[in-house]
Amino acid sequence: MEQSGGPAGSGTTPNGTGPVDRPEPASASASEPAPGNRGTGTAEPAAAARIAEIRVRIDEIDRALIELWQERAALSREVGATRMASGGTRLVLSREQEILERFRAALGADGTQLALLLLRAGRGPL
Ligand SMILES: O=C(O)C(=O)C[C@]1(C(=O)O)C=C[C@@H](O)C=C1
Repeated sequence: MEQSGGPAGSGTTPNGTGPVDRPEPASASASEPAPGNRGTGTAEPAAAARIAEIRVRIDEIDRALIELWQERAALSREVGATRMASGGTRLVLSREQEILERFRAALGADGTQLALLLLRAGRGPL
């Protein structure tokens, strides 16, 4: 995958002063990290150990997010089905606005995008 931050494989940021941002070497070479550090993006053992530790929590968070995402979508579908079965509308746009505003207030423009995806996961595209 192409990485941002400079020409592929250049090993520097665009102005040449920033941290090295290069993909992992595809095969063994002098610059490859020691086996215990493989995949962390650094050859420095203490940094690699801390990165591995943080990744454990990141993976837990990702699993929780996926589970919550799926639970929310199922609940949203149930609300929609309940409403339509009772002769109501498929959507309630005022409620969607409230949710979009909640996410925007907490997370800014990315929050709005996230809320749009959340809403779509439950009620389908508009
Ligand atoms: O809260 C509702 O009334 C829902 O139907 C759930 C939900 C949502 O996913 O949050 C989905 C569709 C509606 O237009 C508004 C909100």
